[in-house]
Amino acid sequence: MGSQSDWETMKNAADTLEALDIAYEARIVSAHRTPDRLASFAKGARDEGFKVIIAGAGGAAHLPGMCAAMTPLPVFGVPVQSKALSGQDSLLSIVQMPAGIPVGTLAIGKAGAVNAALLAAAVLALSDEDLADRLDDWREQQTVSVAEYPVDEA
Ligand SMILES: Nc1c(C(=O)O)ncn1[C@@H]1O[C@H](COP(=O)(O)O)[C@@H](O)[C@H]1O
Repeated sequence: MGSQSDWETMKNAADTLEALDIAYEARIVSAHRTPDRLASFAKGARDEGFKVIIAGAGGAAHLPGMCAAMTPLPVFGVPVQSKALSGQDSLLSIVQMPAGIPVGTLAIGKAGAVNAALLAAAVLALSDEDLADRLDDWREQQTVSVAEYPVDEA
């Protein structure tokens, strides 16, 4: 993620990966503020053993695209909700990549962070049957947790 301030949002991705028992690392890397850290992370990620990168950033969110430019790994971008423009800026700066360097862009905020983790899980599950089973279980639990009828909330 681009900043410590993104962690509140991106922790939802981390929690979802943990629920699926997927190993991950959470790092603060910024295309703007720590460009050398970004270059060394993104260029070395595949050799370090990473399989998928989830990049969350807000505002002028160049991190996911710059990360994708420097690694062949799949990159999923999470637009973090910004104060000034409610995340519209984050979304548009992540989603409109030029043809040739893709970033799989998720929804703004918490839902995007959770779904980035689930999408990463689905990619990893293509070559991991145990994970595919865990993902099936996760979805089943989600389904049974949805009540059919609403209740009055206090
Ligand atoms: N969009 C980027 C990048 C980047 O794209 O490299 N680096 C930091 N940021 C974003 O700046 C916002 C405000 O950061 P601060 O709260 O640290 O001022 C964060 O949402 C971060 O993702």
